[in-house]
Amino acid sequence: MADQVILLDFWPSSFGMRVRIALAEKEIQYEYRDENLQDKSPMLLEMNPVHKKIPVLIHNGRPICESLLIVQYIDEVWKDKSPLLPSDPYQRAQARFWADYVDKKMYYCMSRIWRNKGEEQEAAKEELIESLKVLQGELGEKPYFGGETFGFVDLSFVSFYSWFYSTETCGNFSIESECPKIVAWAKRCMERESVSKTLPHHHKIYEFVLQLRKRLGIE
Ligand SMILES: N[C@@H](CCC(=O)N[C@@H](CSO)C(=O)NCC(=O)O)C(=O)O
Repeated sequence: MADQVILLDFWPSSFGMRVRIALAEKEIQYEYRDENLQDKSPMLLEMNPVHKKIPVLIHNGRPICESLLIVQYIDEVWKDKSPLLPSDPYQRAQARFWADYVDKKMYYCMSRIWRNKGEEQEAAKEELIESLKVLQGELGEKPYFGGETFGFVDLSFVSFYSWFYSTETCGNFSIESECPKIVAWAKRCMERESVSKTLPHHHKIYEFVLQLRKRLGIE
């Protein structure tokens, strides 16, 4: 019997984009369901009762939650194409470390930039730039975080590239000026169809952010 794969997601979510990129890298057919997070579907509440968040991958009726765990599940189940994690245990641990670092920093800093103004925004901006410089240092002269090939850390981080424009515009700064190698790396990742067909245009994300700021009363 063919696998039944359903993805509960939300189109601007960087966490959801990670899973979409992984599914595209593995050329897995799946049903995409976009959630209204202001009115969550019974299926989302049933499949992720603990966090009630997207993304959730439902594979033959069984839910897997948390984007980085979903991506690792996909890599372990569909082994025959485009390995995402390294095979060496130590290299796997390093890849998980950097994906976790992205998880701890990107959304937390970026959301504080477009949700705030003044000192709070400035503090978030400084922390984001510092984090991007740490990641740029890790990347070094390599084409990808794992070396010569696109992999788990690249996939975990590049989904936030679609939010760079909104972050820079709300925060009135240039990520490229601060971290040119990170932007060059992101553009390199965008040359892959799995990434370019997944990441929404940055102007579409910006329109979403403007609506969010309006809803939050931030002008
Ligand atoms: N650690 C998780 C984060 C998912 C998340 O925040 N999902 C958000 C949408 S994207 O910002 C979400 O589902 N929010 C709904 C809510 O908080 O009620 C992961 O990596 O999958």
